[in-house]
Amino acid sequence: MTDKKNLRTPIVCVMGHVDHGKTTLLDKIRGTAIVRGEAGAITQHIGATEVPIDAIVDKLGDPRLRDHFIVPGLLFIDTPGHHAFTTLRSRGGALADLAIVVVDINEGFKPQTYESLQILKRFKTPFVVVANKIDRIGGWVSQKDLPFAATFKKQSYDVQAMLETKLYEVIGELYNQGFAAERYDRVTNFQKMLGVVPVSAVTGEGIPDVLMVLLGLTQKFLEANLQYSAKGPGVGTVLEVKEEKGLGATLDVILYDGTLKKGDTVVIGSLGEPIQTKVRALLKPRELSEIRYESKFQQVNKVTAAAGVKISAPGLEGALAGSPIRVATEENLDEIVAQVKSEIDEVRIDTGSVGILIKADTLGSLEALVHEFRKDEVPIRKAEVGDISHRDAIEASTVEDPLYSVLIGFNVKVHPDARDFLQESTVKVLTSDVIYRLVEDYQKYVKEQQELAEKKIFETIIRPGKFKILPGCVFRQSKPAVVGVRVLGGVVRTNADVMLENGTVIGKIKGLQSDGENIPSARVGKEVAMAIDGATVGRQIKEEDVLYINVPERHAKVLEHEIYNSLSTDEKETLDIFLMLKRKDNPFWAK
Ligand SMILES: Nc1nc2c(ncn2[C@@H]2O[C@H](COP(=O)(O)OP(=O)(O)OP(=O)(O)O)[C@@H](O)[C@H]2O)c(=O)[nH]1
Repeated sequence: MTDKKNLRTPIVCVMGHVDHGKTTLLDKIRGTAIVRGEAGAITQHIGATEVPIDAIVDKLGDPRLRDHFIVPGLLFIDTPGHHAFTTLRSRGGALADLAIVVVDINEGFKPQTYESLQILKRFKTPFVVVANKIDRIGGWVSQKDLPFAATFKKQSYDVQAMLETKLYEVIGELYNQGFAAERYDRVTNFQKMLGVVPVSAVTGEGIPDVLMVLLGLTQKFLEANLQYSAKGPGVGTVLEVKEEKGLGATLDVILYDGTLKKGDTVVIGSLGEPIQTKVRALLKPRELSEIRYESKFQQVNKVTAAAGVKISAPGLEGALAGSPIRVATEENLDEIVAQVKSEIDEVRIDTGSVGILIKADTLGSLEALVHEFRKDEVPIRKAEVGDISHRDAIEASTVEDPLYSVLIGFNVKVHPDARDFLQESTVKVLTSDVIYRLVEDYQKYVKEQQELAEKKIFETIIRPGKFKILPGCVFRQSKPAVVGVRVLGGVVRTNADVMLENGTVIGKIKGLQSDGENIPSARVGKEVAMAIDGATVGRQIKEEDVLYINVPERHAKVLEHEIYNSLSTDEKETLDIFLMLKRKDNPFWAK
């Protein structure tokens, strides 16, 4: 059996769609534990809440469970959302050991539900699905803060049936997303199946069950991840860089390994060289009973993982949210600095070659974005943390290819001078706070560009002949009709089919004459006599009609080539874009 002392508290993130109840759930988890009194006293961290195992066991109502669980409790990250999840990265993965995905059982899956699932799948993070707001099911009789099983039995048969129906809709959606899932109390093996817990975050029903499933997942999946060394050097992730009155820039940090002490030398990621500084103060939130103090923080001398703490130290401006923080000694300082730098460089991109520009608010979200665009084989010129600056705008505008003259911004602002510049430019700017929406928007943009180019090409190049029957120039009515025409676009040639604008073929060009001479073809601008077989003036065609030449697919290629050489620079450019879009290795073409 594992020595419990060597397992740290697992870190849990709450994810899900807007308004599905993430904040309410977190509040309830906190509130539930506070009410418990001594055994269940929660510890408030910076950016996180720790619920001790005793509080959870007490809620579950069976004290024998206490010896069964191997971790000291659960540490919930206070900021809900997948954004918090991706921000909190540790080297090579997500910092959160576990996650909760909240779904409003009445609304079902929404964009951010899908997004959360994709992120968790990618990071292979164990999670539980909360089917929230069961109290909204018509006729539901609420029982405060009870395990789900206890309240479920008290409902009428109709209500039970309705809940089952809705629950299995959620489970069905999970299957569609590639997750085998089942109501949590029917799951026999959490390694093979995802548990779905019906919950009301408002009344608290089902919350003990959620906590129990999380603890169960810990036992199944995380024993190795949670081994840590209490005496080792502190390793953590910057949750937020915050200005505090009287302290200047401070860092909210989640420590996931080792110990961090006042006076320690720490190395932190920034856009430039890593910051090296000495911890001036470690701050935790004050207990509620101590609000008489002026500051909302109290100082501590050290913290041990897992914990959330605020660090005050000189020179923290420019630290990056989502970047690593590591304790260094005099001996290993250089090594640690190099390590931190390489962690940042792993995510940042600056190739200077053709590709899109990506800006994101944290290192974690940047990493997620880069991953998504790379999956689609979209070339990236630059990927960086920070708002969209004037320099970014200029850089994007230097990319000639419209497909890549694109600025992607995740959770960032556009500086006013950049905005002015962008308004005048052809750079496409896509901003959002949903990663997958940015990828989708970009795909949509690429498609639009392709269609635009294709349309242009079709109109100006591929559809080679467009001509108008000149007034007073009908020389013969039919068999064949002979008319004088002006070529309005491209080329007309003998033996080509003549069609109306809607594509209906009405005849064939039998011959062309210019100054009494037979000619094989005539280019734009020319006025020639044309014999059309199959059409009769007064029936299918009349004076002033604009007609087109139909190009059979097999001729188009030859024609493209032939025409290319006689094109103006503008036309050539359009065609180049078209051909580039059509390239086989263009990942979007096949879609
Ligand atoms: N009836 C009922 N309402 C709930 C429940 N959970 C949340 N709500 C309500 O749903 C609304 C949204 O809840 P939040 O907790 O703010 O949702 P959220 O997911 O944190 O939303 P964002 O932070 O905006 O993403 C609030 O009005 C809550 O009171 C529940 O279990 N039952």
